[in-house]
Order: sequence, then structure tokens, then C-alpha cells
Amino acid sequence: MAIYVYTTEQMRALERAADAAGHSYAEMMEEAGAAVARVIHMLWPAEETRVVVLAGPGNNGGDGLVAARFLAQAGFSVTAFLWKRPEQDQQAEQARATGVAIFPAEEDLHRLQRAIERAHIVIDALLGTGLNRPIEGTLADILKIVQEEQKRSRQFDDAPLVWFTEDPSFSIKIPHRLSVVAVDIPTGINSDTGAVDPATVPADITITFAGPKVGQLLSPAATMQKAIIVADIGIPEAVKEASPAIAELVTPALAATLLPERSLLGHKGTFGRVLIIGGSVNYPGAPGLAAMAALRSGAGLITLGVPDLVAMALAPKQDLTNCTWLMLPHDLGALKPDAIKVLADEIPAYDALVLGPGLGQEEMTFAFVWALLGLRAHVAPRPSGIGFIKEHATPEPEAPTLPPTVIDADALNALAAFDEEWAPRLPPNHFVLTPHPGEMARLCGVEPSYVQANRLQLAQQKAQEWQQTVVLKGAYTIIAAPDGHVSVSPFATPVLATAGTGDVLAGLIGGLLAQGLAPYDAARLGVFLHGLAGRLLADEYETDRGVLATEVAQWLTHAISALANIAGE
Ligand SMILES: NC(=O)C1=CN([C@@H]2O[C@H](COP(=O)(O)OP(=O)(O)OC[C@H]3O[C@@H](n4cnc5c(N)ncnc54)[C@H](O)[C@@H]3O)[C@@H](O)[C@H]2O)[C@@H](O)CC1
Ligand SMILES: Nc1ncnc2c1ncn2[C@@H]1O[C@H](COP(=O)(O)OP(=O)(O)O)[C@@H](O)[C@H]1O
Ligand SMILES: [K+]
Repeated sequence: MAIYVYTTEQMRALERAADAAGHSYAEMMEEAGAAVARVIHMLWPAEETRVVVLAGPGNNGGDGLVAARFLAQAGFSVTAFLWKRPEQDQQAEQARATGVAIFPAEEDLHRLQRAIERAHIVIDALLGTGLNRPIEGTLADILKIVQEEQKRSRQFDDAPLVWFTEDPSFSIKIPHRLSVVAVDIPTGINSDTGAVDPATVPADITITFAGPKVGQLLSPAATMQKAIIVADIGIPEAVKEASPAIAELVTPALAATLLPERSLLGHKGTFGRVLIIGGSVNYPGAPGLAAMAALRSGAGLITLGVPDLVAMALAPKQDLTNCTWLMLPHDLGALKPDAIKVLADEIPAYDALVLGPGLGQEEMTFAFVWALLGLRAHVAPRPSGIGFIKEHATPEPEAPTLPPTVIDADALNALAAFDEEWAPRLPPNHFVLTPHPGEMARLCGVEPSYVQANRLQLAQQKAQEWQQTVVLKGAYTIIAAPDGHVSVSPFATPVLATAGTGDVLAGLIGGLLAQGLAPYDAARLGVFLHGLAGRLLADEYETDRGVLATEVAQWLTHAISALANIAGE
């Protein structure tokens, strides 16, 4: 079952289509409220758990009152406060009939405050995707009460968790006296832009319906939610598949279908050969990290094409004794265009290439990258001497035909530094570009803040313009295909925000390319396994800091094995 990411308008269209197909709005609200109650019931014991539901004027409030009813039926002690919602409302009546105590919020904020002080859970069902103006007045007062109580109740900051089934595979930690559970989206988050109203209360758990709303995955909204659980509200699959969505979420089920087949009779040649080209005197470790990840990806044979002094430093490292080596010509530890001569003979033996980790930014190294990518005609020879006499070194060899290639790190910077259009000169749908927001900004000639504010659209637009797969890294990494398809990673975990994890990702995607995956699929699976390895490590250490990139590479094997289990659930 695919899970998609929606804009507010797409979500409304999906609801309309579901309603037209016979799954009514009332049924969807019933399922939404039931899902909220189920998640809470899974994590808290009904006895002795006091729940306060804050219900607003729209459907979000309706969902909250349905949840209130199911929770009361399950034995929770539930109080609901209505804001801008009549007490005779149908959902309120039904909830009251099951024993939910219901009060108008406006008339007695003191009562509301006392209830929240005694509560274990506050359900935020004030506003959902219908937010359309700044929050002020009574609504701001209500949220302020929750915010203050939440601050008082924080004992320690738990490890973040983002997941998307109702049966979380990782334990959701409930360290606070008071937990905030948001219905669909925390009140005050703009579900399209990710903008956050200052009144917004961060949610420990957000239960979002049918699929994430794109704003939830953008900054700064992403920081206001920890666990995001996607709940099915019964929209028929056929309706979902026929309705437009802005992106697809990479779920365990999807990732599992992408894992390359593994023949019982396979030998190392069957599973692909990866050549990693990178390394320089200042960054000797990066290609090694890429190689460790490629080794763990299941690829058959990994070679490091690096300057000899980088090879000397790396070869004794534990995992890297499993690699073979190709010494490439360099000047003072930086690769130079002559390396093409060595590579021209070697490259045909490889099924995938990873170009970039640790290359450095020497001009001759950029010239090497341009030449390898066949942008050679536009490598400007360096002028020397007086006047206009230009000195040509040895004639440049022909650029070899490259296998599917990951372009990462300084190879991306080399592209950004190329002074003419590079994209039309590359064979289409043959490369995976893996920029972080800074590299993306350089490639696009914009500010990093612009990249972050327009992550999804920019990645989509550039993948189409460049006709290559683009992986825009960071929390909720975006993977965009040349045909306009976009996928989003479900992982936002600062455990990965440490030097070298990008090299690990590049090597992993390279290893998957070598096993025959198409660029977009190799990127989607690679990003997922990389994020999962990070999550597993955060669970193992019970912290989201202090994990090393080498460990992320090593744990890829655990991630692959965990994927099979998670997807099977
Ligand atoms: N996605 C789905 O398929 C389903 C969605 N449902 C729920 O429906 C919600 C959307 O419902 P609605 O469209 O009724 O929207 P909301 O429930 O978010 O509320 C909209 C109302 O709040 C008012 N409002 C907006 N911003 C305000 C502000 N800053 N201050 C004061 N008032 C403000 C609006 O004028 C409008 O009256 C979703 O978030 C979800 O919870 C569910 O009922 C089930 C089905
Ligand atoms: N908060 C986060 N949530 C999820 N993934 C993250 C987060 N921070 C960083 N990452 C991931 O970690 C990797 C960092 O890559 P990069 O920025 O290239 O670092 P480096 O060059 O040091 O390897 C990327 O795959 C990125 O998506
Ligand atoms: K809400």
C-alpha cells in the first residue's frame, strides 16, 4: 500500500474523490478519530490515564471528538473543551453519551487550565489543514496554557522518532508527564508551506490521515513534531492511486520491493563491481567511507581509485582490506586530468561509479572531473606566460563511457564551477546527484535558504531540467526523478548529522546501482537504508548523537535485515 504526500488542496480533492466513490466524509472522520484512539490505547494504559481533548470548529475538532468517544469507551478518563464549536454538535453529543465531560473552552479557561494540569495527554484537535490566518485571541490563550504546562512537564528530551504505521517498530518513548498528541497536524502549522505560527504547541505524536501533508515535512514545521504516524482512514486504494499527490513516501514496504534479487548461485561478478573515485591529501577518509557502504550494500567487488598516499592511509583499515585499489595520478595528493589515462582502460570493467568523496577543490581536480564526465572540450587550459599564448599540456585522452554514476561532494562542486551548461552534455537518466542543501545552492545559483524553503519543488524542477536523479539531502531527504516523480524519505534524525555520512550514502547508492537498480530506485532504497541504519543506531545507543559515519556504514547490514522484518509486518 503506497503512502503519498499531499498538498492541502490535493488532500481535499482526495477526500472529495473518496466521498464520491462511496466512502463518506462522516466515515472518514469516524476512521480518523478511531485511529487516534487506537494509537493512544497502544501506548498508554486506559486506567489512570486522563485525556483532555481540545476540539475546534472544523473537521479537525470533529476527529478529536470521535477520538474522545472511543477513548472513553476504552476506559480512559476524557474531558473535552470546545472552542468555537456548539455544544449540541453531533460529535459532541455522541461523545457525551459515552461519558466524556464536555465544556465550552471560552467560558472557563481556568477549568481548562486545571484539567490540563492534571492530564497525561492533551489531544490537539483545534485546527488542522484548515488554518487560514494568524492565531490570536482565545485560541492563542488556550495554546499558551498547553505550552506552559508542557514546558513544566518536560523531564528530558527524548530521541526523535518518525514513523508511519500504526504499529511503530521502534518504541515510542513517553518521558513526559504530559504528552501532546496532534490530530492530523499540530494547530498552527501551515500544511503547505511548513510555516509555524508562534502559538503552535510541539506535538510528541502526530497522527496524520491518509498521508503526510507536505508542510509537515518542511522546515520549520518538521521541528514541531516528533513521531508522525500515518493512519489509514479507509480511502479506497483505487481512489488514492488515481488522485494527484506531490510525492510518494518511501515506506518499508516500498523499500523492500526495491531490494535487488540475490541469486543462490550468484558469485561476486553477479552482484556488480563498484569503482569509487575520490580522496585527496586533505580528505583521505571520505572514499573509504563510501567503499565501506558499497561493501555493505551487497555489491560484489569494490575498488578504490585514489591517489597512492590515500591508499596507503586507507588500505589497512578493517573493512577496507576487502577492497581492491587503483592508484591514480595526482599532484601533491590531488587527482589530476592524467588520471583519465589510467581510468579509460579500467572503467569498462565496472557496473557503477561513485565520483566525488574527498576529491578536494583544486583546479586540476575539477579539470579531471570535467574531463571524466566528457565535458572536456570546455576545460579551459590555464593561460601562462605573457599575452595570449596558452600552454597545452599533453593532449587529453578520450573520456571513457561511464557506467551509472553517483556524483557527490566535490564532483558536484566541480559541476557548479563549470562555466557552461553541463546538463545537456551528460547522457540522460544515468547519474544520481547527491547534493546537500549547500551543494544544491551552488549548483542552482541560489542561496541555501532558498533551497530549504523550496526543497521539494526545486529538486523536482532540477531533476527534470538536468534529466538526472537528484537526492536533496537533509531531514526528510527528497529523491527526484528525471520524469518528475518525487519521493520523500520518512527519516528526520540528527543522528546522521555528522561528518562522513554523506560519503556513506554515496557509496551505498553506488553499490545498489552496481546491482542493477535504476538510478531513481537505487537512490530511494539507498536513502531509506541509510536513514534506517541511523534510526537503529539511535535506538541502540538510546541517543541521537555521537554516532560515527563508520558505524552507519557498518549498520547498513542490520538495516537491510531489519527492512525485511519491518516490511513483513
Ligand atoms: N484528510 C482527510 O481525508 C480527512 C480530514 N479530516 C480532518 O479535517 C481537517 C480539515 O478540516 P477543516 O477543513 O474543517 O479545517 P479545520 O478543522 O482545520 O478548521 C477550519 C476552521 O477553522 C477556522 N480557522 C482557520 N484558521 C483559523 C485561525 N487562525 N483562527 C481561528 N479560526 C481559524 C476556519 O475559518 C474554519 O472555520 C483535517 O485536518 C483533518 O483533521 C477528517 O475529518 C477525516 C478526513
Ligand atoms: N536531521 C537529519 N535527518 C535525516 N538525515 C540527515 C539529517 N542530517 C543529516 N542527514 C543525512 O546525513 C547525510 C549528511 O551528508 P553530507 O551533508 O553530505 O555530510 P558529509 O559531507 O559530512 O558526509 C545526508 O545523507 C543527510 O541526508
Ligand atoms: K490539530
